[in-house]
Amino acid sequence: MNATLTVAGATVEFSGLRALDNVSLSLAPREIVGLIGPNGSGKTTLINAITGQVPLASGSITLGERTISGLTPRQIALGGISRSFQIVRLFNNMTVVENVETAAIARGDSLRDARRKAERLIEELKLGARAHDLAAALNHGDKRRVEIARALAADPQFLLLDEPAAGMNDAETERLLHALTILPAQRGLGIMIIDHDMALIMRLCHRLHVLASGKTIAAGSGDDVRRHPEVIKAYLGSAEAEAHAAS
Ligand SMILES: Nc1ncnc2c1ncn2[C@@H]1O[C@H](COP(=O)(O)OP(=O)(O)OP(=O)(O)O)[C@@H](O)[C@H]1O
Repeated sequence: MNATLTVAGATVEFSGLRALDNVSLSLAPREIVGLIGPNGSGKTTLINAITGQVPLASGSITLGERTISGLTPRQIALGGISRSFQIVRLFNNMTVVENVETAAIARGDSLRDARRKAERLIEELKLGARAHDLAAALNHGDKRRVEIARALAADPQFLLLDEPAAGMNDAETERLLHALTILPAQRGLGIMIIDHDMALIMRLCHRLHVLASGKTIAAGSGDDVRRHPEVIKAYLGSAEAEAHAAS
């Protein structure tokens, strides 16, 4: 399938606070889009809105011709959108293979198919040596990759990653970068990624979308966005931005 994920004029409010304000963006199959912005700018809220965890006050989200805003998180997940969370969520007392297998079973795979799929994903994400270790025994980088394997077990068309490199050392980030780089072509997958590691974002993403105070302030290539005055201002504060512009 070659549907595009489209967010049109999405607005989310939390008791009067406008966490997302009329945000529009699209994500095509095989595309990697970086969602960046200062703390509290609405990035996680946008992922939560796409996956049905928070409702829209206005706007719409569509996957191809199908409107998905208003559906339950489970319906949206079964419809082809998987996510990871800022805090790793694994079953610590299960092995790596069991963690991935349960995600496939939750999607509706038979036990046999789920085991096969889990073994394949674990190999793809270079976790083969840890397949039968308990999740609790893994290092942080491996845990993050198991989480991505779990998200992929649902056979998504789109994968939304919330700070997958948080807390990783350089070697772990490099392995993550390698794993994510090959997924779009291999699986026809579109990826949206939030991360504060700008080096990772710049190397990985085809396009960037920048939020500040819930609004889109810039969108485009890494180079375009990096030079955008609003982006410099949002990240550095206005006084530093003026000094930066003058230098
Ligand atoms: N469930 C909620 N209830 C009330 N306010 C919320 C809720 N979720 C988010 N917010 C508020 O909405 C705003 C946007 O938060 P969000 O977590 O989307 O930002 P973010 O860009 O992902 O931040 P960070 O980079 O720190 O993770 C913040 O002011 C936050 O406090």
